[in-house]
Amino acid sequence: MIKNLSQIDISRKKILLRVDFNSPIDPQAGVILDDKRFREHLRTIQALRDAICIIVTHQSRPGKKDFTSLEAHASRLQQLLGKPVTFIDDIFGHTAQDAVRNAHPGDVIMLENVRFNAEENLKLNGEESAKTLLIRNLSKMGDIFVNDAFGTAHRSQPTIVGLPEVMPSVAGLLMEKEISNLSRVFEGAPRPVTFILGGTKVDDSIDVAHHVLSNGIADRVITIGVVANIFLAAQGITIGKPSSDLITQLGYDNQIAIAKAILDEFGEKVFVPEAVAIRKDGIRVEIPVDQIPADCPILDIGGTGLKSCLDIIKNSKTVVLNGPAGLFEETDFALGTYEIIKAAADVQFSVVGGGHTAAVIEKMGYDKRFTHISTGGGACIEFLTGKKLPAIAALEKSAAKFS
Ligand SMILES: Nc1ncnc2c1ncn2[C@@H]1O[C@H](COP(=O)(O)OP(=O)(O)O)[C@@H](O)[C@H]1O
Ligand SMILES: O=C(OP(=O)(O)O)[C@H](O)COP(=O)(O)O
Repeated sequence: MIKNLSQIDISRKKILLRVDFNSPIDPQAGVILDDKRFREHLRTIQALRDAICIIVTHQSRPGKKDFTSLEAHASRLQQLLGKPVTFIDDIFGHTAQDAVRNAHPGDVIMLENVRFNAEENLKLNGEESAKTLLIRNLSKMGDIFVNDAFGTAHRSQPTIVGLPEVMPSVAGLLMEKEISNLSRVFEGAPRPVTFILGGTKVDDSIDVAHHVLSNGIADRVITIGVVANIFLAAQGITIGKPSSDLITQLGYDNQIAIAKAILDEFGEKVFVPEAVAIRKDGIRVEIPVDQIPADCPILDIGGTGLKSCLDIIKNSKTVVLNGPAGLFEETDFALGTYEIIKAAADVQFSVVGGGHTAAVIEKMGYDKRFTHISTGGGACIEFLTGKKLPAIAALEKSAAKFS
């Protein structure tokens, strides 16, 4: 069992708070383009108002264009929180240590991008992480570790698994909410339960499909997006060269045989569209799947395929939606994604994962109509495959160790 904030006394303590503020940004202008993750972490930061709150977080990864300092993140947080947030351009050196030493309860400090420290980018287990300079120094700066970074919960990296190894640690309010809503999908969700798997992360989606069908968690799995193209290919349908090339380019050729095995085992429980929308002579054309031309890309679910898919969703009491139905960035191919979102929003218990899917829902103004929109992309989908996430395992171990 992991511990939560209500089980510890945080008053006047120094709290190391790991959040995931990794967000779409314009690195040149230093502008954060989407602050959903900031808004989702606010409750935890506010709950720490009687403590010294030392925020540890990251932006992007080494080598990427948006791997930047966190100055803009600190000012966005300050704006949303309505109180000062002190940005420290240091992680555990003298400047950071002095800032913490001079802080008072109620103060919020944000340390520099923790991935600027090379050790944070290593994949290490808890014991190995505990030996890093990063964890040995960072852990001395706080009394308690609070992990609220659900979006990074699938990474076995030092701040995620090393801090709980050496410090009494609890889950923050967002981490707790994510775990509780996503766990409900596995146990106690109203039936029928339908998983709608789309987008481009084919290997993860296929893992999820297998897990939820073989454990009786889902009654139906609907495939859309590139995931559907894999299942169409697995049915022996000619999906055309552009869509086959995309599968090869993404490195998913080997997934076709795995999809075939799932179809053989679970048959009708797996919904594969019977019609798609392709781009032909520059425009959207809807077509049955046995008539896909060799030179046109499949870019959305279409016609009768969409109708059958919406019928299944309307008859469900739980839906889990992860990944869009097509190239929604182009108006011509956004129909399937938009219609599926509208239908899913009316289902009694509705859970969404995936950054693109969440962003479309927010843009449509539908976010309040879903039960839970996860802040995790990779973390959410990995949770749904039934694996124990490293962050959760580390919090459990810490709870047992420091009880
Ligand atoms: N049939 C398709 N062909 C090409 N791209 C697609 C198709 N279906 C979906 N996509 C693309 O998938 C991307 C999102 O996939 P993914 O990253 O897996 O979603 P999420 O972030 O919601 O998990 C979008 O950019 C969308 O254009
Ligand atoms: O945004 C994140 O993951 P996501 O893009 O899968 O949601 C997390 O911050 C983890 O980042 P990473 O995939 O660079 O380890």
